[in-house]
Amino acid sequence: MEGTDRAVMTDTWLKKHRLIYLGATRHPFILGIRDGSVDLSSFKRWLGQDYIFVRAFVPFVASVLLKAWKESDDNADIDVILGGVAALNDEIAWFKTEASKWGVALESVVPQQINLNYCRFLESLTSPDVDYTQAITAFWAVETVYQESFAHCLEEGSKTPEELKQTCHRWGNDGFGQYCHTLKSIADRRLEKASKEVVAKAELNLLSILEHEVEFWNMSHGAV
Ligand SMILES: Cc1ncc(CO)c(N)n1
Repeated sequence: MEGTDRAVMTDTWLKKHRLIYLGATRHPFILGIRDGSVDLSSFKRWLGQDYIFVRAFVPFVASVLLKAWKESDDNADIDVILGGVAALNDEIAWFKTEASKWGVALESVVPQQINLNYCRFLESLTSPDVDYTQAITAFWAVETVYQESFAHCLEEGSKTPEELKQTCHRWGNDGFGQYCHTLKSIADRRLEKASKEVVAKAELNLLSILEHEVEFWNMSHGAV
C-alpha cells in the first residue's frame, strides 16, 4: 500500500516547513474567529478580497484541469478537479449572498497589492512550462490552508460567533476535508514519480503559497 514504507512527500514538507505552515493555518485572524474576538471590519475586508481571489482562482483551476487531461496517468483525477470547479461555482454564489448580508459591495472592492501578487503568482503557474505535478501540488496547498484554518474554528472548545460559523463550514466541513485529502493523494502519487527538478520546484511553490497565504490573512487587519 501507498505510503507504508516510504516518506510521503507532502507530509515531509509540512513537517520541514511547520512554522510557516502554522503561520498560514493558525494566523491571528483565524484565532480571532475561533475565540470570537475578531473585528468584524476585518472579516468584511477579508470577504471582499477573497471574492476577488476566488474569481482569479477559477482560471488557475481550469489550467490544472487542462494539465490533468493532457498529462495524468489516472482518469479519476479529472473528476476530482471538476468537483473543485463545481465547488468554486458554489463559492462564488455564496460570496455574493454573504456580501449582501454584511453590506459589502463586491463591485466596488479594490484589490489590494498583496491580493494582486498572489493572483499573479497563481497565474504564473498556468504557464504550459509548469507541469501537472507542480500544478496539482499547488492546488492542494491552496485549498488545504483554508481547510485547516477554518476547520480549526469549528473544533471542540472553539467560540466562533454564530454569524461566522457558516463561513467556517464552507471550508472546514468534512466533505471539503475529504476533497483536500484526495488532492493530497494525487499530488503525492505524482511527486513520487517526478524528477528531482520538478519535486524541488513544487516545494518552492508550496513555500510561496504559504507566504502568500500569511500575507493574505495579514491584509484583513487593514494596515497594508
Ligand atoms: C486566499 C485564499 N486561499 C485559499 C482559498 C481556498 O479556496 C481561498 N478561497 N482564498
